[in-house]
Amino acid sequence: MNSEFLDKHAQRLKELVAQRQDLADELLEQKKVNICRVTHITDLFPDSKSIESPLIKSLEHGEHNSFYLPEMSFVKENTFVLQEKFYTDTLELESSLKFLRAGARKDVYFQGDEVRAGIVTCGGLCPGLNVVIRSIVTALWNDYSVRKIWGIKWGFRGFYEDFPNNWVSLDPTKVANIHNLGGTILGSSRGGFNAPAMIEAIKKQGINQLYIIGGDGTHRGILALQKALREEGLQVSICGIPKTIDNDIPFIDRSFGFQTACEAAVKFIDSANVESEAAEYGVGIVKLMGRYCGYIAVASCLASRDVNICLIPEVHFQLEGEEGVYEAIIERAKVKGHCVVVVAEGAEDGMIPEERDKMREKLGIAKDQVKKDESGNVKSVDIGSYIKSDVAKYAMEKHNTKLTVKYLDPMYAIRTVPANCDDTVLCSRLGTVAVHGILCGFTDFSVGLVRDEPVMIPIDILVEAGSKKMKRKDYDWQRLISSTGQWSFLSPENFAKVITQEREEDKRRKEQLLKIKYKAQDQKNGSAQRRDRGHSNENHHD
Ligand SMILES: Nc1ncnc2c1ncn2[C@@H]1O[C@H](COP(=O)(O)OP(=O)(O)O)[C@@H](O)[C@H]1O
Ligand SMILES: O=P(O)(O)OC[C@H]1O[C@](O)(COP(=O)(O)O)[C@@H](O)[C@@H]1O
Ligand SMILES: [Mg+2]
Repeated sequence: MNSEFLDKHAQRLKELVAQRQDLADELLEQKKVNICRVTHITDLFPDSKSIESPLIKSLEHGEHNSFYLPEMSFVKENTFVLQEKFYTDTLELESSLKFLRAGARKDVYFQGDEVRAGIVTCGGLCPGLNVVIRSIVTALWNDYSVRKIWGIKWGFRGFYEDFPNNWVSLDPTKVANIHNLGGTILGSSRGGFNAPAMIEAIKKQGINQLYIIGGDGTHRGILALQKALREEGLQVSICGIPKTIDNDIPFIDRSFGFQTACEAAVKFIDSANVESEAAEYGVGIVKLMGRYCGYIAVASCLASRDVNICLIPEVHFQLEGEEGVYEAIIERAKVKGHCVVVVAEGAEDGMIPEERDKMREKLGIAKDQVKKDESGNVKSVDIGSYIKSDVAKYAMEKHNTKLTVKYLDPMYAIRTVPANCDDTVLCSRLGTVAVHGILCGFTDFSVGLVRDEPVMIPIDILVEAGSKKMKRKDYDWQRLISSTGQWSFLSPENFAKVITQEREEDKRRKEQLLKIKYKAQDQKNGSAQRRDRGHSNENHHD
């Protein structure tokens, strides 16, 4: 290539960059940018004073050699990450939510010796919980010289039950080897949320920073606790670290532990495949977690490539009849000799109403009976074991065919394993940016990766958005049906009915998200975010 061409090209690139900058400045100026503003300690307590980050000091004085933080590693002020991956015009750019980039800042709002930090894990288990705990402890201790760190045992109830025995002191030596363990060294629980009792314990322990690791339920709890703390005027900064193997947390790329859980699930699908291949008219059915959504089921099927039928709560299906799942199982078993089925735990929600009622009647469960756990989550009917016996009966009655059906319910086995490499890296990143966010004065936010960048998402926005659900038109579902070759499992009449229902649900969710966008737009334009004074946004420390 000649140099004239390169010069021209470079010039054009410069112009484009300048145009983009002008556009961004203009949008910021017009406050049209749907910025998800994160509350700052100075919004709540205007007299709060900042100090220089100890990460700068350690660099300048060479005091600490366990980390090295060059100038450009701090996050530049007003750096946002777009939620939408693509946009075609400025309107789309405007309407995309923008999340504040997470990471170390130069201004810090806590002296290490003033900090009293609490860490708690809530809800169901998830691979990587111990890695998150470990990285919060090490970031607090090593980066910010925090020495008072408590782990609160058994979830929300541990704040106040058997007080103060459930508060255990943590330091780097205590967490040094926990990253290789499944579960959580702090234990977890459902239910037990009691804001007044928790606040009493927080006051007694003098806690001013809380790191709460949990899923959708936990985040609703964090929001309630946050409101109660603000009403009392207590200066306690709170951060959530989203956890769930179900991967239904909105906005973020994926929740930690999800990938590990799918990896574990694939091993059970392999077993089902082997069992089904080794029997005449063999059928292997695997039930995977996901009481409200099918992300684990779909991702595991996509990774396995051996699955022929996948059933999830969000995409409707019928079991019986010419177009139904049972005919597909029998046809496949007859033509190819075997069939592998993956069914998400909550797939009852995807059944057409008549078949759902029929199943409940057969299982002796009342039509409207809903069992709930201590947190208020629905306990699913065991649809996997129902299909196991029902399909065998159906095949015999309708086709005089004897299927050999093997049913695997790995349930807890997929979430109790230690985090894999990717999840371990993700967990340590999330734990570290949570600490940077809180130490740099932000509060009432949760951390996650958006477009592979760590961001801070306001808790209220996360809670209002509700849980993420898969849609028929989603890329992953489309990939799944092309990989399994499954058809819609609906008669034309049922298809017409459920499509309307699914579209209405889609519309409702879009409206909900639109409300959030307006809410973000209504917020004042990022005054707290302007307090950051990092200089460059490259290679920031997380
Ligand atoms: N609306 C709510 N308000 C306060 N606390 C809640 C709320 N919903 C759930 N919680 C609490 O959050 C914790 C975890 O919730 P749960 O649904 O079990 O798990 P997850 O956070 O993983 O979804 C439980 O202790 C539960 O009582
Ligand atoms: O039996 P438990 O402990 O209540 O957990 C079962 C549930 O946990 C989940 O993994 C989700 O739990 P979380 O929301 O706590 O992550 C569901 O998919 C599953 O139904
Ligand atoms: Mg949950």
